Amino acid sequence: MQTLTKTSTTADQLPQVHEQRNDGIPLDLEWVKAVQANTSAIERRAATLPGRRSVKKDYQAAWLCKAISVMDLTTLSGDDTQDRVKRLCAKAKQPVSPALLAQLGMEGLTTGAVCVYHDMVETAVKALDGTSIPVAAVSTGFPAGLSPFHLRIQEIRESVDAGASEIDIVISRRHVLNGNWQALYDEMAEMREACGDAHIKAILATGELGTLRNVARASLVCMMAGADFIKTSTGKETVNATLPVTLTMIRAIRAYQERTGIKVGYKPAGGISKAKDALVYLAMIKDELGDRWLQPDLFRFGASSLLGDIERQLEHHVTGAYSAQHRHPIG
Ligand SMILES: O=C[C@H](O)COP(=O)(O)O
Repeated sequence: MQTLTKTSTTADQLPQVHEQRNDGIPLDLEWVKAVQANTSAIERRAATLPGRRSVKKDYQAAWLCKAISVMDLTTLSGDDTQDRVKRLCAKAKQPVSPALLAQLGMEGLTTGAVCVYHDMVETAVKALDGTSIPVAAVSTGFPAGLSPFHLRIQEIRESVDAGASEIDIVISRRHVLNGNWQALYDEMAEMREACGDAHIKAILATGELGTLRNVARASLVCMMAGADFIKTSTGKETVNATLPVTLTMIRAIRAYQERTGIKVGYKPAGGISKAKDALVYLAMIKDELGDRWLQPDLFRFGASSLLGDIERQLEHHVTGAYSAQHRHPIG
């Protein structure tokens, strides 16, 4: 695996690039059925990744700032309130204390987006007014995605009308488990259409798909149907983002790009709460897909508690001391 050295995330150089959207391609069942996943090889490779030193110490702070810049700062709880969402948005605008950012030369750093339930979209949009931080909504009956289909489509439309510019949808796991790729493709294509100009992230809920081969095939079908991003998990499954799943999904992204020329984004989400894990993910993306995928239009972390740990590590980098966890209540 590569060692992370320099990264281009600096306050005045925050990336503004935007990839052309994935308009999708017709469902190619031959291709889907030909996709395999060598589970033991993938697991063996994934197991070697965390043990390696993925980032040189001198560059660690810069890479942690990069992780913040590609983070969908998330709250997805049944007890979410407008006040909690406003505090989350304040944190997205100022993820780390101004003094610390000044010392790191990272003034102006923000998170990549804020991610909330549909009901909280309006509050988040208002709270982020005047910034370029997008609001992502988990729509389509998140997290199970088992509400009537027309209501899931309606929820997407309402989230977009409320100001969400990114929609995280959940797929119907049963279509994957039944091998009904046509149904998955049709569902995904219809959801993308309902998004209009809003970008769509397809949550596969990989912990419920049974096999890595299913993960690879579902990734491909969602890309064929026009997903702008494929995302691992809702954060509510028993097993959420893992390194083997990540390898499987990013290799599907690479295969799709090689065959069609189209770049699709990747969002690992669920259970990523440690700065050192974030660095492993970034190194893996750099290794398998290259630097272009380290920009917020092609990579996001979905995380509700990762920011707190990154903040602590940055503080340690600057002051040599760790602050208490309770000093980082949100994120
Ligand atoms: O989409 C984001 C996930 O729900 C966040 O999961 P987490 O709370 O385990 O970080």
